[in-house]
Amino acid sequence: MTTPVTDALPPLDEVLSGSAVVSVPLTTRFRGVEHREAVLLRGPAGWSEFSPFTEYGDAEAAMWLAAAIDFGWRESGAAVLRESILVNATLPAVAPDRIEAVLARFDGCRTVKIKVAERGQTLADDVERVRETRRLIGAEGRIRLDANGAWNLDEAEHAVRALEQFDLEYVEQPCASIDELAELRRRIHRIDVLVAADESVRKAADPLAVARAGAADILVIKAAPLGGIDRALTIVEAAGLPAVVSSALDTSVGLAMGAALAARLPSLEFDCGLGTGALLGDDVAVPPVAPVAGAIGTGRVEVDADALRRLAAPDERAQWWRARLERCYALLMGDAR
Ligand SMILES: O=C(O)CCC(=O)c1ccccc1C(=O)O
Ligand SMILES: [Mg+2]
Repeated sequence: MTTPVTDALPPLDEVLSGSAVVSVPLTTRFRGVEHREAVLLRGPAGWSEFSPFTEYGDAEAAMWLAAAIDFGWRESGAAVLRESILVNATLPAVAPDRIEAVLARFDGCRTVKIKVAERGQTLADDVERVRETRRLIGAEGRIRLDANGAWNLDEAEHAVRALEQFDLEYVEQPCASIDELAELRRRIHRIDVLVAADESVRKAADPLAVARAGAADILVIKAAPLGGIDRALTIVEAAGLPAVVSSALDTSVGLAMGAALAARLPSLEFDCGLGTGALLGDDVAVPPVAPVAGAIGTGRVEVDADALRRLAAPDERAQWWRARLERCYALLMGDAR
């Protein structure tokens, strides 16, 4: 599959002019970090965001740059089909006594995605977290789980059997590999729990392999790692599976890219993981992209100059991000040749 935009990259100095590196505090520790760093880019189509996780190598991060340039420098040709997107609350692997306070940040969300299989915790911790969430949201609420591939096959089967009593919408990336996901689906097909693939889409050399292998019921789709909105739309269409658009814990600018993708999906059956603005302790846009009555809008956002000053990353981090962006840009230029 080819990467769009590489045949028409804007010059590097244009990409960097007007850019800002920010460090946004999180209210709740997530993926082991307390601040989310991002480069905001100002393109002719609007604000965009480049924020691959810091541990990613340049080849993987280059896809995020392709997506960022795509969103900032051109408008998707696909039709906008909806003006607001229902989103889920995202619950980090917190202790039961903190769940209520985290969920209170997600105004009106009827669906909760619960992080499970956290390193250093046990299945008993997951059971208590899911039990308390179900108690708080009541029978009408929807619960999905995300294990980020941390269970092996037997652990996943055991965990799904222990947790299905709480009525699960689906379990996201229960195991790391496509083969394990396929085998888990066979093992649990009698209990009505669906399997969603996330890392098996966004970190795979071939994002369609998981669908082809029949290893998932649902695809979790993130615009940035998949190289942008149009490429993500192509992947969903080719996969022929229901899709859930999700964030990478982006700022409001990255969330707006996710919302722009969700707005263009021909079919959207599940609430999207784009409510994570509620986990940020501050944001770059006024108003921020955060759930109101369980939904977010799908338009572009304006970045606030005061917020850019307030959230400016330390010099050394800003230099690190600009150097990384330049290396990724060089990779994309190489691809185009
Ligand atoms: O889908 C959501 O509810 C929010 C996004 C999310 O969980 C996430 C955020 C950052 C990195 C990885 C993930 C993930 O889905 O695994
Ligand atoms: Mg996930």
